[in-house]
Amino acid sequence: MQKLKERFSLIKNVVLVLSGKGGVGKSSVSAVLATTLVNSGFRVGILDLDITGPNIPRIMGAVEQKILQTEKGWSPVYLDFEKKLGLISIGFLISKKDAVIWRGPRKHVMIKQFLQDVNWGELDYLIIDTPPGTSDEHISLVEVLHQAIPTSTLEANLSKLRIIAEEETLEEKTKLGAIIVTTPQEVALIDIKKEINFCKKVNLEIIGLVENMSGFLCPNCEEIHEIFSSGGGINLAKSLSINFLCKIPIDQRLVEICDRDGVRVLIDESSDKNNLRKPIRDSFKSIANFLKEWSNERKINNEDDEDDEEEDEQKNEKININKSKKKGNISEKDKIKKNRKKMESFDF
Ligand SMILES: Nc1ncnc2c1ncn2[C@@H]1O[C@H](COP(=O)(O)OP(=O)(O)OP(=O)(O)O)[C@@H](O)[C@H]1O
Repeated sequence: MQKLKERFSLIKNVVLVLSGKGGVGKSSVSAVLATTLVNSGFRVGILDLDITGPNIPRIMGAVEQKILQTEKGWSPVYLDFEKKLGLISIGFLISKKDAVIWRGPRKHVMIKQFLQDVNWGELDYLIIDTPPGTSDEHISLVEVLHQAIPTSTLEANLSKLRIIAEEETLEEKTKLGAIIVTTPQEVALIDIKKEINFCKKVNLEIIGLVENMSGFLCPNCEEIHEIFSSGGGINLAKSLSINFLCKIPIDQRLVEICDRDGVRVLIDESSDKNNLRKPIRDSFKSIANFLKEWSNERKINNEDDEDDEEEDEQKNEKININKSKKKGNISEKDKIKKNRKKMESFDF
């Protein structure tokens, strides 16, 4: 557990990329978003946890690469000289046939190992590409992440109270949130609502919704043709009070980059294939800008910790923890067990 916490203390933001259904462009969005953040000067890691279909090595153009085992843990595959973009995929380690026959407990162990044993070093963003829907893998992932990153979970509240009780200063926290990728067709379906429900139930902040394959970008000009119904994503986001990050149109060049050239070309200034079209580039910049704002909110909140109002709150919390100590509160281990049972009992 200590090792897990140490790893994540070096990572500023952890972003899960989720989708209600397969094939909506979750991996493509994760990959291009990562390169957009790298081009803005950030250090980024992509963790591909899609056990049943780990596409990231192929999409990035890194299928032949191997993960190295070092004294400090698994070393990510780096796609640039400056090591600003690291990549770990379950696909580097297992064959597709093996992945499909894995049962729940084995997947849980593997997910925990991936979160604990990869030596990312310092990262601005860790982008986690997850399997479609809400499965056992998601529960395992969120559970381990909540242990690694004390945020707003029960355990987090406990550790926060403990820190205050011991009169230590609060450290800057790693931010944890999720981006949900959908398509105009999927918006009306129940899957995406299940995904949103999942996030709420497991205490995972929803950073926002991306509507992918929304309209068709003309190959000859930069006009976007609305070939399907559109606007569903914005309306859904509004009705559920979540942020709408952007629409990404269908674009032939994006398919070529994801399926043929490899997204790594987008961080290679010297490549003549580094030519994402402007409307697509703008969509990804919108997501990246939103992420930057979201990340900064944490810093403001932490600065706020020093405010008088927050001090009052801390005093109240101290009083509460003393009260609960007197009442003979159940142990932290029991709380974690209880929390896990709660997560497993959700009907997603
Ligand atoms: N905006 C887009 N325009 C054109 N093609 C796209 C777009 N987004 C994704 N695609 C294509 O759609 C296909 C599926 O994308 P991707 O593999 O990213 O989906 P996914 O949701 O991760 O799928 P899976 O459920 O298998 O993990 C790929 O061929 C990709 O190139």
